[in-house]
Amino acid sequence: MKIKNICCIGAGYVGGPTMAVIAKQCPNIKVTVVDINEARIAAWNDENLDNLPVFEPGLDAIVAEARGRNLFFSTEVDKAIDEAEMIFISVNTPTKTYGKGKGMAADLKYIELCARQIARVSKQDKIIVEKSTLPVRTASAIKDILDNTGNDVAFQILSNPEFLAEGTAVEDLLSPDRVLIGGDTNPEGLKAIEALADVYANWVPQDRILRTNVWSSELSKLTANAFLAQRVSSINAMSEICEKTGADVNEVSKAIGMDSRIGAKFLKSSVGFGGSCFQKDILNLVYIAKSYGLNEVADYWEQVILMNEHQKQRFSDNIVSTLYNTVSGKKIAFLGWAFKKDTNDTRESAAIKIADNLLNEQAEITVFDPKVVEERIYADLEYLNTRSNEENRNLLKVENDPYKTCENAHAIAILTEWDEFKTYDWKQIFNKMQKPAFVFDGRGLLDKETLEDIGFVYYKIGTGQ
Ligand SMILES: NC(=O)C1=CN([C@@H]2O[C@H](COP(=O)(O)OP(=O)(O)OC[C@H]3O[C@@H](n4cnc5c(N)ncnc54)[C@H](O)[C@@H]3O)[C@@H](O)[C@H]2O)C=CC1
Ligand SMILES: O=C(O)[C@H]1O[C@H](OP(=O)(O)OP(=O)(O)OC[C@H]2O[C@@H](n3ccc(=O)[nH]c3=O)[C@H](O)[C@@H]2O)[C@H](O)[C@@H](O)[C@@H]1O
Repeated sequence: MKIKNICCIGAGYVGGPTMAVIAKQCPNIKVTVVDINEARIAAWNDENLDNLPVFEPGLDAIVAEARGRNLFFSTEVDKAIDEAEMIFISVNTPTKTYGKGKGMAADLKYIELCARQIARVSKQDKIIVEKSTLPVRTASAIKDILDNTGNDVAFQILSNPEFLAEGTAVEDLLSPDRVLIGGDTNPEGLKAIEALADVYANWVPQDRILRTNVWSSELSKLTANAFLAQRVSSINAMSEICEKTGADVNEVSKAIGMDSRIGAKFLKSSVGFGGSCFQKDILNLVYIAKSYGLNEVADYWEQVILMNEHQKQRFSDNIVSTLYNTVSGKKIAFLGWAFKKDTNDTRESAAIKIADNLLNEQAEITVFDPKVVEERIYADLEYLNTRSNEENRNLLKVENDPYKTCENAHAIAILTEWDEFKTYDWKQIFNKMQKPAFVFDGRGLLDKETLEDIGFVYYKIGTGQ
C-alpha cells in the first residue's frame, strides 16, 4: 500500500519538524499538519521564516522548500483527517496535574480527544500512528475508541516514537540512528507497518528501520529517555564528588567515555537536565512500575529525577554561600535560559528553578538568552506560582545585550551552553562588574585559567577549587 496523503495532528516541536522532513523527502506525498492553536498554525504559515514557531537549525530552509508544494499547515482538522490514509498523532502528553496519578502519570486527554475526533470523522480505513510519547499499552485504549464507532471503518494502530533532540532535530530526522515501528503481528498489522516503513525508506536505509510489536515500541521510547537522563544524573552525581576531591569531571568523563562499552556521548556534567520530556517520561515510567506493584523498579528510576533536583538546588545554594551567605539586593546575571543551546524551548529548564531559588533569597536577576523572548521567561516563572507576577517582574529583568546584562553584577551564572558566550570579551565584562567578580559556570563552558587570569573568581561545575 503506497501512502499518498498524510495528516499530522499537533504542529508542535515534534509534529512540525517531523512532517517538514517527511514532506521534503517524499515530494509525492501530501502532508498536512493540523492544530487547534490558530496562532501556531499562522506562525507556521508566516512568509517570514524567522517567525516559525519552532527554532531549529536548518528547519527554515526545509519549510521554504516544501511548504505550499506538498506541505501544508492548517486548522481544518476534520478535513485533513478525512482526506488522509495515514494519521500521525503528535499532540502533547504532559504530566497529569490533577486526579489519580497527579504529578506522575502522563495526561492522555489530548490523545483521547484525537482518537474520538478521528473516530467521528473517518469514512475510510486508516492507519493511525502514535508519534507522541505514550505509556506502554496506550495503543489498546486508542484502538478501543476507534473500533467502537459503529461506522465499519478499519483502523490499524502503529507506534512510531520520535527520538529527535531539540537543537539537532533536522539532522536527527534526516539521518536517524533508527526508526522504530511497532504494530500488530497479524497480516493487517504487518501491512500497516510496511506502509509506514515505505515512507521512511525514501531516505532511511532499511537496516535502520526496526519493526517490533506495539508494546516494545511504546516502551522503548520511555526506556531510551530514561537511560539518557540516567547518564546525565550519573555524571552529575560524580561532579559533586569531583568538587570535593579535586578530581575534574571533564577528565573523568573523557576517561570513562573512551571505554567503548560506556561510550563518550551524554557524559557532560551540567546544572541539571531540562527539556519537556526527560522528567515527564521518567515520572511516567515510575508510575507504570508502581501501578504493577514494582516498587524497587520505580524507586530505581525515581532516583534519576531526585539527583537532577539536587544538582539544581546545590548550584543555587553554592551561589548564595559563596556570595557571603546573602544575595539579597545583589545583581546576578543569568547567561542563558533555554534548557540547552540552539533551541528557544525553555520547558523544565534548570534556569527556571535556579532563578526561583535565588528570587526566594531576594536576589535581583537580569537574564540574557539569545533566543528566548522576555514574555516566555516571565511565563515560566509565573507558572511556578511562587510569588506574584508583579514581584517577579520587579526582581527579574530581561536584557537583550549580554554586556549590559553583566554590568554591575556581583555574579554571573552560565545556565545554557550557547557557543556565543565563549566569544565574549570577558575582560570588558570583568571591568564593569562588582568586585570580587564571580562566575558560576553551570555548563563547564569557559576556560578556567583565562577567567582566573582576568581576575574572576571562577566556579566550574564538577571541578574542585
Ligand atoms: N519536544 C521534543 O523534543 C520531543 C517530544 N516528543 C513527544 O512528542 C509529543 C509532542 O511533543 P511536542 O511537539 O514537544 O509538544 P507541543 O506542545 O510543542 O505540541 C503539541 C501540539 O498539539 C496540539 N494539540 C493538542 N491537542 C490537539 C487536538 N486535539 N487537535 C489538534 N491539535 C492539538 C497543541 O495545540 C500543540 O500545538 C509529546 O508526547 C512528547 O513527549 C518526542 C520526542 C521529542
Ligand atoms: O523525547 C524527547 O523529548 C527527546 O528528549 C531528549 O532530547 P532533548 O530533551 O531535546 O535534548 P537532549 O540533548 O537530550 O538534552 C536534554 C537535557 O540534558 C542535558 N544534557 C544532555 C547531555 C549531557 O551530556 N549533559 C546534559 O546535561 C541538556 O543540557 C538538556 O538540558 C532525547 O535526547 C531525545 O532522543 C528525545 O527524543
